[in-house]
Amino acid sequence: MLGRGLQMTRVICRLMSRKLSAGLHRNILKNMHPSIDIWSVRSSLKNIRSVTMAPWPFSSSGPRDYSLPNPSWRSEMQRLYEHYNSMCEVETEGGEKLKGPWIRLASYNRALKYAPGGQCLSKFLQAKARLFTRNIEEQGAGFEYVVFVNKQEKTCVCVFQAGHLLEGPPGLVHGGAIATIMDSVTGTHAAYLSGPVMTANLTINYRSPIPLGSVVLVHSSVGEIDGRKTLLSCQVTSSDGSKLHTEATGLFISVSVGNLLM
Ligand SMILES: CCCCCCCC/C=C\CCCCCCCC(=O)SCCNC(=O)CCNC(=O)[C@H](O)C(C)(C)COP(=O)(O)OP(=O)(O)OC[C@H]1O[C@@H](n2cnc3c(N)ncnc32)[C@H](O)[C@@H]1OP(=O)(O)O
Repeated sequence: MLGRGLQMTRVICRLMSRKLSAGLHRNILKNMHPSIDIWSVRSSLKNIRSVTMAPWPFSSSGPRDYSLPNPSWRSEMQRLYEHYNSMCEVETEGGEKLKGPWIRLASYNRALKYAPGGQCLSKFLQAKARLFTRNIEEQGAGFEYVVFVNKQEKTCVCVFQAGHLLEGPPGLVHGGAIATIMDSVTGTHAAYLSGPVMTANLTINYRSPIPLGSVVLVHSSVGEIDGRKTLLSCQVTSSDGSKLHTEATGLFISVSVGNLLM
């Protein structure tokens, strides 16, 4: 039994490092023997240092996309969403529709499963797990946000509405919730730029409190990309950009797919 498990492990590792399509990964998992030793799969995957993946390959179909508008969104959230969304597609004078400078990213939970290799990962990570910012089922109660990236300018912006469950000081957003959204936005931006990453360092300065229920912008931009290190800076501002709430720098280290399973 164990021998067959190890043999399967080797097959999976070989196929993943050859960057086979997601469809094939699905077939491998479907045919996997029930007695396969998950831990040996994990430790073998950890040793794959050379899996290369397109940084952010999205599918247009799949489970619920949590970054789309819902009735809990305030008019300011909806307005900013439409502002950036309108720049995801531009129309030429001849009426032809072309890709614009911005790209709206579907929510993580949806994206991971549809990334190359994600079919494999989803078996381990996604059965019950979900990015925790997307775990509050009641719309508007927690983190309502949508992330856009600008490929040319290597910037990223998130429109964020903080719900009542994120309260810290009375009527204000908890500092940990602010750290969470900054980590998620910069982490997403780093992953978009550099592939799978882990946060190594996040240094935050809280400059002015964020009123609970308000809509703010989270901006992320590239400081430096040096080998495995992606350094980003991040600011949370009021929706009109006039007030700085929080600023941070984040260091993200590129990791192999195996590290994500640890
Ligand atoms: C098939 C799948 C496709 C996936 C597609 C993805 C889609 C979705 C993507 C994204 C959405 C994400 C949205 C959420 C984001 C949230 C992210 C988090 O919250 S992550 C959890 C919190 N972070 C941890 O738990 C890390 C714990 N730490 C570690 O695991 C390690 O320390 C790690 C990986 C960070 C580095 O370990 P090492 O062994 O790999 O590398 P070493 O050799 O230590 O460091 C490499 C270089 O980085 C520097 N470095 C490392 N840590 C540093 C630090 N804290 N400060 C400064 N420099 C540091 C080192 O000095 C070294 O630099 P020199 O190459 O020598 O120049």
